[in-house]
This record gives sequence, C-alpha cells and structure tokens, in this order.
Amino acid sequence: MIVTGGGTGGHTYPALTAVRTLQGRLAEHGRALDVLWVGSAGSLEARVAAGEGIAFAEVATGKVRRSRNPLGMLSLANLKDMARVPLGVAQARSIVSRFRPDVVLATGGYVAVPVGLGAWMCRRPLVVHEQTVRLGLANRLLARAARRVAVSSESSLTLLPESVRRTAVVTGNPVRPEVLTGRPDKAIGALGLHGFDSALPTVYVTGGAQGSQQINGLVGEILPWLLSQANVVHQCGPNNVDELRRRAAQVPAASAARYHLTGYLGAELPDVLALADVVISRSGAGTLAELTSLGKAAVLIPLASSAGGEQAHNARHLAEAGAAVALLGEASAHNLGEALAPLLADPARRAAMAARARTHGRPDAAGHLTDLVLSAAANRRS
Ligand SMILES: CC(=O)N[C@H]1[C@@H](OP(=O)(O)OP(=O)(O)OC[C@H]2O[C@@H](n3ccc(=O)[nH]c3=O)[C@H](O)[C@@H]2O)O[C@H](CO)[C@@H](O)[C@@H]1O
Repeated sequence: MIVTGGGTGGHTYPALTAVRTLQGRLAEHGRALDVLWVGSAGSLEARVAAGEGIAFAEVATGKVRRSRNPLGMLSLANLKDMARVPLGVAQARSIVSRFRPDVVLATGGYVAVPVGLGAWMCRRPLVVHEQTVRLGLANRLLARAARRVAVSSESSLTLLPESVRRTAVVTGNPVRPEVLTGRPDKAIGALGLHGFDSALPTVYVTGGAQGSQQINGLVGEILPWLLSQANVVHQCGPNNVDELRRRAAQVPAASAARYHLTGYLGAELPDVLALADVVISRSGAGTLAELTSLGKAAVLIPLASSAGGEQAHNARHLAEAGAAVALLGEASAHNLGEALAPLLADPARRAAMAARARTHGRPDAAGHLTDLVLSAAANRRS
C-alpha cells in the first residue's frame, strides 16, 4: 500500500490509524504490510512516519492559500506553489510506478493531490478518505479518480456529486486506538500534575495540533476564575508556549499548581483525554471524532476561517444534539465562562452531555476503512 495525506493532524492521524489497523489485520494471518508513506519534506506526516518506522518518500507540494478575493488566489506565493504541483505529480507518478502498490489510500491535505493523481496515472486503485462533512479541496479533485470515497458521516452523502456518491461509503473517521484507552493516573504521573486537586473537575484546553491564539486568549481572560473551579491542562501550540508561560506567571501561587501548560501533547494525549471532565476545543474533525468516541462534555469554539465554515457546521451539529456547547459567531471570554460554569458545577450535567456525545462516536471507523482498502486491493489482484 501507498498511503498519503498530511499537513495537519486531522489528515495525518486517520492515515496512520489505517496503516496500523491494516498491519494488525495482516499480522493475524502471519503476513506483513509493505507500506510506503508519501508526503511533504519536514512535515507532521514525515515525523509521524519516522516515529512509527514507516518508510517515507517525499514529493513537492503546493499549498493553495484560499482568499475571499479571486484575484488574491493569484498571489506570488500561490503562483510559485502552484508551479510545484506538476513537479510533485511527476515525482509521485515515478514513486507509484516503482513501488507498484495494490492500493493507494489518500486522506487529504495538499500532498494527497500529486500522489492521488500518480495512482490514477499508473492505474492503481485509489481510496480517498474524507474526515469532514464537506469534501476538502484535495479530495474534491481526487474523488472522481478514486475507486472508492470513504466519508465520515452520512450527512456527507447528500453533498457529493451524483458520480462520486456511487463510489461513496460511510466509514467514520478513524481514531487512534490508544486514544480510547488512556488512564487518568498515568497523565498525573507523566505530566507531574501532583498539585491537581482531585476534588475538582479537570478541564483540557486544546487548539488542535498548532494551538489556537483565540482559545489561548479567551482562556487567559478567565483563568483566575477557571482555576478556582477546576484543574486545567492547557495545550496551547508549540509556538505559543513562551508567551503563555509569561502570562501564566501572573496566576496566584495558590492556584498555579492546578494549571499545566504544554505546547503539544504526544504520547500523553490519551491519558490527558481520560483525565478530562470537560474539554474546551476547536471543532476540527479529528478532535471531534476522538471526543465523541470517548464521550466527553465539550465547549467548542470553531475556527471561523475553516474551509466552507466546516468547523462551525461540526460544532452546531453536536450542539443541536445536546452533545456539546458551541460558541458560534463572535466568542467572548464572558460566553466561555457562561458555557463552562454549569458544566463545572454539575457532574450530572456533564455526564449527560458526555453520554449524548458518545452516541455520535464511531470507534469502529478504522475497521470499516480497512475493509474498504482491503477490498480495493483484492479487486486489483483478482
Ligand atoms: C486549521 C485546519 O486546517 N483545520 C482542519 C484540520 O484540523 P486539525 O488537524 O487542526 O485538527 P483535528 O481536530 O482534525 O486533528 C487534530 C489532531 O491532533 C491531535 N493533537 C492535537 C493537539 C496535541 O497536542 N496533540 C495531538 O495529538 C488531536 O488529538 C487530533 O487527533 O483538519 C481537520 C480534518 O480534515 C479539519 O476538520 C479542520 O478544519
């Protein structure tokens, strides 16, 4: 198999989960998966593949920066990047023709475009996986060339063009298995949270892999109050740690022991999720798949500029079902405090929200996507 997808955690982790699940399936039959990850140099997917011991090949990619103004799309940076796309396609085609995979799995992001086109040119079956309700730009381009399009929710189906809908299957969005088996006590040990008060609920604040300055700012405004009600693990983004650490120095010493700041959570993420009673988060598809599979009460602050308003759509969907609170429109520290207060004060209220969230989870998504990939590969072989 060739796997491609990346740029952000939302595209990278479903690809990783599919690879791991496939490896596990084949191992049950005493067989090994021959897999190559094709991605961008210096990217998250390159680091993830290296960490997992998955062979990795680089292709050139061009990021197309969206702009409300059509002429803005023609910026110098965009034009330079677009010029890299044909190079990436040529590289990907050569990689696919040498590796000769039975199947190519693409999970979105700019890098998936050249690799998916390379698969199509070499007549290798392409399976596209989409995490969000609306197909992302890369997947819209690739969907017509794909043997199968896997989507994460039923509501995607009606949004697909007729020709693509025929190849579409609802699999859900794969969640890394370890995310579902975290342990609160391990989070305390690994992050040194010995000052946390076990009588108080714990809030996990996350802005996605890169962190969110908006969420960091809003949480910063209510931090003294929040720490009087809860313990807080705050994942602020690797580039924001220094600034946030300076701001955190103003937290009164009495409550500082209940505040843990971190740029990015790696292996500790599952344990922090297990520890969390309430999550404050963006509403990216990856994070929501995790929160719903686990069943977590959440206050969602969507990224306003996400493609097609996709994060607001995700957040509204869960909020309407009582499975989260969504701060839609202009979020303020006041609104955030108001959304949190009843959840922090009332364990039964957060348990009810968590239970509703769990009904939206699809912990079996990796298995469904793996079935689809295996059947595309088997078809080619037969
Ligand atoms: C800015 C942007 O382009 N956002 C998009 C991106 O989300 P983005 O990748 O930013 O966010 P997601 O919520 O989809 O995924 C983030 C992933 O990173 C993990 N994580 C996060 C923080 C951390 O410290 N450690 C860690 O492991 C999360 O648990 C999750 O698995 O792709 C998603 C899926 O296509 C889309 O829905 C989002 O709109």
